[in-house]
Amino acid sequence: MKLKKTVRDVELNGKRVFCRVDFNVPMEEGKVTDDTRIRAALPTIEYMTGKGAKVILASHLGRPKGEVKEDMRLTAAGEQLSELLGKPVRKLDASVGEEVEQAIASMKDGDILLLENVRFNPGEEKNDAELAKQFAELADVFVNDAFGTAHRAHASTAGIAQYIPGVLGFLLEKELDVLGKALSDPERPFTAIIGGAKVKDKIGVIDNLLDKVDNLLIGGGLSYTFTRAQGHQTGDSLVEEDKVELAKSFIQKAKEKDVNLYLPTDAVVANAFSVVAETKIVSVGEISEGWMGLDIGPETAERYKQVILDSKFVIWNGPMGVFEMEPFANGTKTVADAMAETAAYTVIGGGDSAAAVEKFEVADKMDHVSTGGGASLEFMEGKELPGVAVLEDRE
Ligand SMILES: Nc1ncnc2c1ncn2[C@@H]1O[C@H](COP(=O)(O)OP(=O)(O)O)[C@@H](O)[C@H]1O
Ligand SMILES: O=C(OP(=O)(O)O)[C@H](O)COP(=O)(O)O
Repeated sequence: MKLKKTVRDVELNGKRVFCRVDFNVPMEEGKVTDDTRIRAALPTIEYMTGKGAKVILASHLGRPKGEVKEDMRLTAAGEQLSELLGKPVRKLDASVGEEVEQAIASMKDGDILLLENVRFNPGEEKNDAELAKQFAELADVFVNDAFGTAHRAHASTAGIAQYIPGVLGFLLEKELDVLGKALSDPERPFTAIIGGAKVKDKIGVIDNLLDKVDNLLIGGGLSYTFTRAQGHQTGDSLVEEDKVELAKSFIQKAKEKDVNLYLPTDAVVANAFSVVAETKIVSVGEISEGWMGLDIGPETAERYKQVILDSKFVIWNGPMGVFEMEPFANGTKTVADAMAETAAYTVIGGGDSAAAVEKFEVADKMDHVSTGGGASLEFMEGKELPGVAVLEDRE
């Protein structure tokens, strides 16, 4: 892969910089519950303001699908940023248009402005050329520091670089460096743990992982598509019906490749997606109608713990259950504690997984907490991420 220019390589004094960050942070009742991703963007922001740039920050939050969603505004993220920086950050209610142009025209060198959620624009996820051009017209330089979104070819992550020069921010540079080094020759046994709820996004990555790892542990919402592939019923659990065949093929591929594929053998099930739901522990073959699996069971958690302790390199993406709710947190906590205890080199990827290790107070015991989940998985596949590919090459 070619080396890319960074924010160090461009003139910033007096320049307007469109800086794509990933402030897609976990939120509850309008408050940021984990600010890891905001803190991770600070070095680039502070460097640019220190050099006299006018810093225009852009991010998405959630998946509003091209519409304005009140609960997906970036207002709280902006307030959190302002507090962390100890200086004001002006937050706008749009990301393109007259209000934005006027606000930028009145910026002074060293000022910071945060645009509204870019995914409120229907063109963002389509990488619409018109929207990309509108973003580009706001600035002189594009700095991409959104590692968590670098696997998306969207208007604010990739399209914009067609019109103004794009360079790496420090966070993106560091993520590529650390993950690249760690993955170039991982010590073995090499274990990947995949969970979470973005089943459609993550299931494809498993194909590639099966060519690389010694052990693959599956948990979280993702696991029930596999449970179905094993021929079991799954009640009301999260299942991607059209991926069941794919999951079957992965079970087969793991056998052929001699990869130890670990699937849950028991689950914590609930009669509602609620902290006050009735719960019980059942074997995976016994999830009946009216019940949904919301965590791996204790037997599965113990098995996964042993594999982690016996590994030399572990990458973990996606919680084992709905860890935000106490009754379904045990699986994720057991895995987090095992990750803290193991002598293996440990990498955590993903917004919610990073939030989980923070919650269980083991983040500082990990070798690398990546701000990207899907992005780190796609990077592991050896693909050049679209948000990186568009940036200027070093001479
Ligand atoms: N069994 C499950 N059913 C529904 N949601 C789940 C289940 N297990 C985990 N989750 C949810 O998955 C979310 C995280 O998924 P994802 O975004 O894929 O992870 P990450 O952000 O770490 O990449 C968490 O909010 C968690 O509550
Ligand atoms: O949270 C993110 O990804 P992750 O859950 O894989 O870490 C990124 O902000 C990307 O979000 P997206 O998966 O809606 O494009």
